[in-house]
Amino acid sequence: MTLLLKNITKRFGQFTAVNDLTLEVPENEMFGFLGANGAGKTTTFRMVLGLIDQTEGTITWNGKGINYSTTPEIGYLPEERGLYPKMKVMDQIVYLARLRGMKKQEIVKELDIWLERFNVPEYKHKKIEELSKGNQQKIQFIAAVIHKPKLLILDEPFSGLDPVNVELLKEAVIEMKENGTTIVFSSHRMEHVEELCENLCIMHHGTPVVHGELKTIKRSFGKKNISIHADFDLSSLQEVEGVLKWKKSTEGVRLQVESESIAEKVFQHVVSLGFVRKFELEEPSLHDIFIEKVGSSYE
Ligand SMILES: Nc1ncnc2c1ncn2[C@@H]1O[C@H](COP(=O)(O)OP(=O)(O)OP(=O)(O)O)[C@@H](O)[C@H]1O
Repeated sequence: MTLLLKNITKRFGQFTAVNDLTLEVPENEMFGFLGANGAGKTTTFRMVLGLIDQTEGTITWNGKGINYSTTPEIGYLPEERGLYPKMKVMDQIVYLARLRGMKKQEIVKELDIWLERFNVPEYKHKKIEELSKGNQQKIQFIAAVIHKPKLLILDEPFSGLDPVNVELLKEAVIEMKENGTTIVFSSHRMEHVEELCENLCIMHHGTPVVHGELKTIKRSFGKKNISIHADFDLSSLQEVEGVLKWKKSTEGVRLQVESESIAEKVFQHVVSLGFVRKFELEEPSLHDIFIEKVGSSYE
């Protein structure tokens, strides 16, 4: 049940939105798809779902082509949320889940479980337009997953949700993954991807610039961060060769250094200055990697 994208290119007239993208998302995987605004994420999702055609390349799920409307085992949370404002929550979900091949009785049973889980059972008979934006998003998420898809595509699933609801949604996707669903999601929030994904791809102007296992990507980035807590002036660390970034924190400083050997030099320098309450060498964050690869064009 692998999702395979092979040399995918999408052109809109003269403009290339996706350029020679090759990806493999193994079964039972949560895959992070990142990129600045306009990088080509939604366009790629639409091609994966067969909603638009690629200009070049092939996309297969389990060895076969995908067509969202005729492949019920796929779930999709689109970026532009598509609920009918005047429809009641239950009617909306019943309508959408029937298109995914479910029977009404089963839909209502599952809907009750989801509404309870998302702390909104009272919304079942309310009109969509009466719900807040975040709650509408939870309903749209339910519509994407109620039929227990085998492949789930989530375009910015966490945007617009408060921290409590982000956690509820995260728990739900983790559980689905554990139950065998392959999930691909896009996000601008690096910490979500860091927490949820083993593998990821960062797109930049339609081209994949980073692709692979999160652990390996971090290790091969080379640069490291150091967190130091001390009660004396640490500004002289800026002068140590190989220190790339220096930033004050509440209890000391945070540095980015070129390599682990530079970290040793920093350590020797700092202990010569006085007592250090904390000195910790950290892997770079995905945020650091993203900023370096995608640069100032990221908003
Ligand atoms: N139908 C279309 N016709 C012409 N250009 C398009 C079309 N759809 C998308 N594009 C262009 O393709 C590029 C990629 O858009 P896409 O929506 O895939 O980006 P994205 O990575 O999802 O961005 P965001 O993070 O803002 O949602 C953009 O420059 C966009 O303007």
